[in-house]
Amino acid sequence: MEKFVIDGGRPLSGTVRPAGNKNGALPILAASVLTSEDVVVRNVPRIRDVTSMLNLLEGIGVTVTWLDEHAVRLNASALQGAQSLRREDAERIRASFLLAGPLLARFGSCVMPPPGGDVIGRRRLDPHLDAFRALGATLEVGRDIEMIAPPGGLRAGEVFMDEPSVMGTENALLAAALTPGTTVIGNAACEPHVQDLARMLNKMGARIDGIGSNVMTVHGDGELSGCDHTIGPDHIEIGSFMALAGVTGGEVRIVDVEPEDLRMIRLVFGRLGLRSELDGTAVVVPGDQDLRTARDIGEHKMKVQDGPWPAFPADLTSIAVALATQASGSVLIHEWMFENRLVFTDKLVSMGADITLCDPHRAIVSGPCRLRGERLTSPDIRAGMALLIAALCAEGRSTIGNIDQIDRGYEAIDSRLRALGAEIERVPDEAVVSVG
Ligand SMILES: CC(=O)N[C@H]1[C@@H](OP(=O)(O)OP(=O)(O)OC[C@H]2O[C@@H](n3ccc(=O)[nH]c3=O)[C@H](O)[C@@H]2O)O[C@H](CO)[C@@H](O)[C@@H]1O
Ligand SMILES: C=C(OP(=O)(O)O)C(=O)O
Repeated sequence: MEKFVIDGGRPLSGTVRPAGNKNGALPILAASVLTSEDVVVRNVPRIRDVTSMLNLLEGIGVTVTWLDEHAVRLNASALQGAQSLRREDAERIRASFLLAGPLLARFGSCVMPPPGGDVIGRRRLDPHLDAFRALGATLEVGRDIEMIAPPGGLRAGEVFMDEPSVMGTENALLAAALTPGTTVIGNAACEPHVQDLARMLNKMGARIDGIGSNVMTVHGDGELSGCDHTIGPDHIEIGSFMALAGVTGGEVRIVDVEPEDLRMIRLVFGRLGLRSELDGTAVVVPGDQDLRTARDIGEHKMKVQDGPWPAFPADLTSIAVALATQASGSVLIHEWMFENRLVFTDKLVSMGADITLCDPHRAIVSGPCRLRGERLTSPDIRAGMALLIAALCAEGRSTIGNIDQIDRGYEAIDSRLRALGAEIERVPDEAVVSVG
């Protein structure tokens, strides 16, 4: 086990390039199971969740070859018949369940152990299972979930999600792409990573219309080919770097972004007083910001509320809380998707933040507050990043334990932050070091 030791209070400045999207990489790697040809994936983030997904793929017989630091070739030609995943691998990540769609479509059956992932509240699988049923599968739900396609394979049809589930939509796309005929997915999620997966499936020979909307029509093909695909930049990581720049007061230039993916993030952060400018495919956060939360018309308190795309992403609500602690004024943060995501705010309070947790979904953050260094542990990936942001703007030394959670989704975050001027070291837990 390792921890971060951080000496805060220094402005971060410089240029940083975002990694490939974590939540895009996982379904894109899973899509390799749909074909016996080579699939090359580029801009793969070197994060723990990707390692877990690759272990799962190797566990069922996919050959994985690294071509360079961020490019991997996958070949699933050796896979045969019904597949079961190794339980300990599946329980490591939520995205293990993304293998259900490809395995069911290609082999006609699979046995899926319950997936893992962040413990941020109840996480339903119902939309995934409803989609498989709509394509003709029968399911046996016990400790594991056993799925069987009808004789002759899945049947194209109409899938209507009871909520726009991100991974549910991805599983439906993955299954429908290898199912001959036309499948319409209604009330679909359309996050940038869902769009990226759909574009990759088009390269493999499916024809998906409606990418970026909440109705996608999939013209599936019984045989898909290999492809070469580059994962898009991680807008959640970009938002995290933007907040980091804002609270520490330095100028940070984030290059190779997809400006369209940042519209809502820039709008909401802008209402928290964080100015940013687009310069081609770079987003620049100028130094020395005067962070001030806006008021709604009528002098009402501003609210930040997450939602399915293109609303503000749920995965940035913890980061928005950290940013708001440094803005003058007060804001209501409403994270309505997950019950436990805001529970970590007590750790920010212990650092000196003024946060009232109204209920598990809503927190009122008032600022600006001087934060002080504290001993912290990271309960989940985004809370971990929020604590890191707070520690980097706090006075004095902080330690953050359980950093495996941060490593799940942020590639080499300590060395990239050091390159921006942060005083941060990764040390074995319980070691005492001198930083800076
Ligand atoms: C590997 C991966 O891609 N994980 C992401 C994915 O998880 P995941 O695909 O598991 O999340 P879902 O979109 O299925 O749902 C998230 C939660 O919100 C609830 N919900 C969702 C939509 C809705 O309209 N109503 C509603 O109540 C669901 O019941 C669930 O509890 O999407 C989440 C929501 O963007 C992100 O936080 C996760 O980082
Ligand atoms: C909740 C997240 O991840 P996962 O769905 O993989 O647990 C996240 O990326 O913030």
